[in-house]
Amino acid sequence: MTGGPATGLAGPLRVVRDGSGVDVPAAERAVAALLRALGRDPAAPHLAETPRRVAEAYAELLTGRPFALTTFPNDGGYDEMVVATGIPVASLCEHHLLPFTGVASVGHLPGERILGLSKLARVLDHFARDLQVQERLTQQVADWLRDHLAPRGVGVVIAAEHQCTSLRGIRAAASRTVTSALHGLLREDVRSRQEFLALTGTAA
Ligand SMILES: Nc1nc2c(ncn2[C@@H]2O[C@H](COP(=O)(O)OP(=O)(O)OP(=O)(O)O)[C@@H](O)[C@H]2O)c(=O)[nH]1
Ligand SMILES: [Zn+2]
Repeated sequence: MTGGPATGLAGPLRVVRDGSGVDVPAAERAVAALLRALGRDPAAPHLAETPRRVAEAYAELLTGRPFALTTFPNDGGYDEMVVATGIPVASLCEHHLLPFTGVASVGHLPGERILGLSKLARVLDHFARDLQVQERLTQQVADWLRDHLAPRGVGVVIAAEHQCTSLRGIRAAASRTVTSALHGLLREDVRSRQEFLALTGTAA
C-alpha cells in the first residue's frame, strides 16, 4: 500500500470499549454497602462522597479509551525492529481488584506499513483498562497488533508489581512479575527473538 497516513490497514479503524458495562449508580450503592460491611459508616461526613468517588474511579479504570490505528506506508523499506520501551502500565488484578503497575515494552518488525509510535502504548492502555491477569494482558496486546497491523513480528514484555502480592498476603514488596508474548519472526527466529529481548532489557 502507498499514499499518506492512514488509519488501519483497510480504512479507518477505531477501537472503542465505552465502559458501558459499568453501572455507576449501582456501583456507588455497592461501595456504600461494602463500607458498612467493613464496619464503617458511609454516612459519616468524611466518607459521604466516598461511594461516588470509588464508583467513578472504577468506571474510569475499566473504560478503554478510543484510538485510531494510524499507519504509514513503509516507503523506505525499513526492516529493523521498532520497539517502544519504558511504557507505564497500570491495570487491575481480577482476583483482588487491586492495581498492578509497572513498565512494558511493545515492538514490531514492520511489514508494508509502519505504525504511529504512540499507538504501541495506546493498544496497551486499551487492554489494561479492564480486570486482568498479567499473562492475558500481555497476550491481548500482542494478538491485537498481529491481527490488525500484519507485521512480520510482534513482541510484548511487561514487568509489573502486583499490590495483591506486595501489600497483603505474602507481602513480597518490590517483587516483579515479567511476562512476554511473541509472534511471527520474534518468536520463530532465534536472533530476532534475542534482539528483541535484549532491546527490552529482558535477555540475560
Ligand atoms: N498468574 C497470575 N496470578 C495472579 C495475577 N494477579 C494475582 N495473581 C494471583 O492469583 C492468586 C489467587 O490465589 P488465591 O489463593 O485464590 O488467593 P489468595 O488467598 O488471596 O492468595 P494469596 O495471595 O497467596 O494470599 C494469587 O496467587 C495471586 O498472586 C496475575 O496477573 N497472574
Ligand atoms: Zn491479585
